[in-house]
Amino acid sequence: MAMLEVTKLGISFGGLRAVDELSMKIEKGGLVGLIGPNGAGKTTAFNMLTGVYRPTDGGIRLDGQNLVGKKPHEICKMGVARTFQNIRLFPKLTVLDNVKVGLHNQVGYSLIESMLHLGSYRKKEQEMDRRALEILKVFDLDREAGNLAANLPYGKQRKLEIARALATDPKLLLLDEPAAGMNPNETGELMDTIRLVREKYGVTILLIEHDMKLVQGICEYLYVLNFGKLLAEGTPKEVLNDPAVIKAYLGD
Ligand SMILES: Nc1ncnc2c1ncn2[C@@H]1O[C@H](COP(=O)(O)OP(=O)(O)OP(=O)(O)O)[C@@H](O)[C@H]1O
Repeated sequence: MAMLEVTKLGISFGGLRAVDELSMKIEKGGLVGLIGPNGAGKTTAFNMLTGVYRPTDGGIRLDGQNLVGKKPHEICKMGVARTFQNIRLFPKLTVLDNVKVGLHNQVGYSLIESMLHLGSYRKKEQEMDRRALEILKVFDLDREAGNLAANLPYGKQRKLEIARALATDPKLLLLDEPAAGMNPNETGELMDTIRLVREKYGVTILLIEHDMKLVQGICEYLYVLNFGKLLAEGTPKEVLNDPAVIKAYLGD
């Protein structure tokens, strides 16, 4: 059974069919790309996978469990985490606290414990600090732990977003244009980090990306959307040499 199974997924906004009959299968530990021209429906697909939009039709299963109709926080608890096209960190929190926000999904404590600063609260706080630092290390951000997120350079903010998503301990990590706005050096580093994250945490990754160097460099399999429909799928080599895909990107 595939880790993620999307079957004939579709959504309409009024008269616009933003995604239509999208089917995808991703095996556990896979690193897969969702690509396509602007407005093809990629982010809308992510919004359906995370419960932000309810599909008009079709199915989504994670490890056999139905996700359609579930709320975003329920889907997060079931093991799906995401990052966004535009950075959405807590700029006035430290780098460490941004990751701890993600950890609260698992290691939370009760209001009473935190108000009374009970021993159990302090223990859990220490445990969260330790785990947050461990994650930051993977992203080479541990030395920035005490800095405000807002003061990090752009490339590091993007990495921190992935670190925060990872802190929720996902089975499936959805990355929406992780390399957007990065220079080639930062993109190269990001590629290494994404590979490392997959290896170290065994997480399954689906990413939207326009940077073909990144897509070719790290994805094993690609799905191509065009006008909401699946135009092609296959290995990066197959897909990026497909005349229909080239035409969709370059136009007639
Ligand atoms: N809430 C909404 N209401 C109406 N139309 C929407 C809504 N969300 C998305 N759309 C439309 O759905 C289509 C697909 O948009 P989407 O953002 O998913 O594309 P995309 O492939 O992620 O594009 P890009 O690569 O530019 O980010 C677009 O025509 C968009 O205007």
